[in-house]
Amino acid sequence: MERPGRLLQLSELRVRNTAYEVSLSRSLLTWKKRVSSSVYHTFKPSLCHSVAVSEIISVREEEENSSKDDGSWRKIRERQERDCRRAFTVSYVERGRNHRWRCAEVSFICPDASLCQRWVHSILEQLAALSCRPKHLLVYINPHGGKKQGNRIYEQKVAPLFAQAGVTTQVIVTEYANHARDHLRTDAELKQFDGVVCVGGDGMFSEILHGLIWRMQLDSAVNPNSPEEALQPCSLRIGIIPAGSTDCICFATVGTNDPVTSALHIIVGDSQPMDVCSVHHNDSFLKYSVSLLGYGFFGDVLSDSERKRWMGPARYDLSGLKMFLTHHYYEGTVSYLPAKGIMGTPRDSGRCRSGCVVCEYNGEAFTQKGEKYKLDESFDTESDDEWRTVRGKFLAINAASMSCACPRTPKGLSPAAHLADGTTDLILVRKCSRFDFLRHLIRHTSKDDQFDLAFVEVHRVSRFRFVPRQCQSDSDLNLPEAHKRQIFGPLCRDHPACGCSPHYSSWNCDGEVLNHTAIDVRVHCQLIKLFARGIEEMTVLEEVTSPCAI
Ligand SMILES: CCCCCCCCCCCCC/C=C/[C@@H](O)[C@H](COP(=O)(O)O)NC(C)=O
Ligand SMILES: Nc1ncnc2c1ncn2[C@@H]1O[C@H](COP(=O)(O)OP(=O)(O)O)[C@@H](O)[C@H]1O
Ligand SMILES: [Ca+2]
Repeated sequence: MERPGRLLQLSELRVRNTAYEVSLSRSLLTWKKRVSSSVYHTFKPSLCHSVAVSEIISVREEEENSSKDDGSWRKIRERQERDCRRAFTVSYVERGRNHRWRCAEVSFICPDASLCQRWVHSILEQLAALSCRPKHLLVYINPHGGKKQGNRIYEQKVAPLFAQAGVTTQVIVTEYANHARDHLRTDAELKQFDGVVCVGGDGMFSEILHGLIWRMQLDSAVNPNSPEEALQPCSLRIGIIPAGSTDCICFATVGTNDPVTSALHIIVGDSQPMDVCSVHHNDSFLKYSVSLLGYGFFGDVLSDSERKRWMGPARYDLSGLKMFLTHHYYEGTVSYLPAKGIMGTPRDSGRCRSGCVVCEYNGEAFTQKGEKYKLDESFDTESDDEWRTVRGKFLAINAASMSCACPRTPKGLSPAAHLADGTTDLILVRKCSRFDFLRHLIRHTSKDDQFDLAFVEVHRVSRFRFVPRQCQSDSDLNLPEAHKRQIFGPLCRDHPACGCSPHYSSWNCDGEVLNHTAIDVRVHCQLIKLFARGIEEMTVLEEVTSPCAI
């Protein structure tokens, strides 16, 4: 944490009826209880509190009560009003359990009105100097996500905090799927905003992601179709207010799915860079992904659950059970380019946390690689002999660009994956017995290593391709709709007893079904930024929150 530095204000003020020595520096607001006894040369820790200026939400002078009462009550009221006028209240971030943040308040009573105003002015001046804080936000609400609480969550829990912090908004409640994506792509006047807020689940986040990245490429004349093209990073940060079913992107970047915590991360102007995978098919762009690209098990769970949307988040449990029992495997070829010159492996015990050094190191390595590539056209980062190929029958092929931690699996699909290291963890689960697959699945929820099984392999990669077996000759699966329905849907439902597997699964791309199975995926290091800071370690927690040690 920054050292307190030069004091901007130092006064003796009261908190309720107790005298405190209150000080303000550029980085800290501190209040210490006055202890007159000569025994204490220092303040007892429990009597000293401090809050980082960067975590102050707002400061306000207490409002006067315009009372029309008279008689004996009048005097009392006048006295109260005088006190009020001399008090100011600071709202700040308070850390709770499990990474939850709350807005706490403390009121300081000043001996005179001018001192009170000086304090308020000084704090406001420090807050205004925090250039990372957003002032004007574009908010999209999906009213149908998760348990259909998007509107209520925003109005009751988030809007009042934004108003209190002086953050203004333009709110759009979406009327149909892809409304937010299309609005961002073409209509939104992005220049006036400091960020975009998404109220919904992973699917809704995906809309915002697509709208913003697409717009950015159009504005900077980059061809988004070619996987070889380096994409233009997005300048606007994205905030996620969780109101969906899985909310894995919020959980993995904040540590909890809680609307108030997310709103506070937005207000304080946090910034978390994030990798984005672009998914292509034969040189045409399909989709972007930041969390999970899953073929086989997770693809099937998603496509099955789409028909059960009416059930809300529970649809995933039912479809999960059904797909586990169905036990389909799929044949195909996976080729991948192992990530080179990076720090970290998918089997590390270390985790991606706030201020992650692995992300910082790899982020810089990728930036330098990009520049080197530009300077020297012949610089070959991806020569053919570096590609590796795995052929076989798979129950699941998952690419996790981040841990994909969510309440269903708090450690995630790839616990050691990083948010911003320019790589994705490619997890191959080969055909095995139902019992073994269950062992693998259950390990997602326990301390045991889900990769430590003979039929599972995991590789940290910067690119990968998949081709299902049936179309390996022409490496194309752009089938007419009727044909596709025949392949994807009814095959085995029509022959429940035949025991055969359908030839194709579909890809689950951050909770959206992809309509191609043969894909080419490239990771773009730190292409976007979120209003988040990664999951905080407990040690950071102890340092930042009061009480303070002197
Ligand atoms: C028997 C024990 C089983 C434990 C299995 C653990 C698997 C946990 C599944 C985690 C999935 C994390 C990846 C997140 C995917 C989301 O993008 C997607 C869509 O989420 P949304 O509905 O938009 O919030 N959700 C699913 C389940 O595919
Ligand atoms: N107004 C709307 N009506 C119907 N669907 C919408 C609307 N707005 C967004 N969507 C779509 O709803 C889907 C699911 O939204 P999401 O917020 O991720 O909830 P969930 O987590 O429950 O899937 C997304 O694919 C999104 O494109
Ligand atoms: Ca990553």
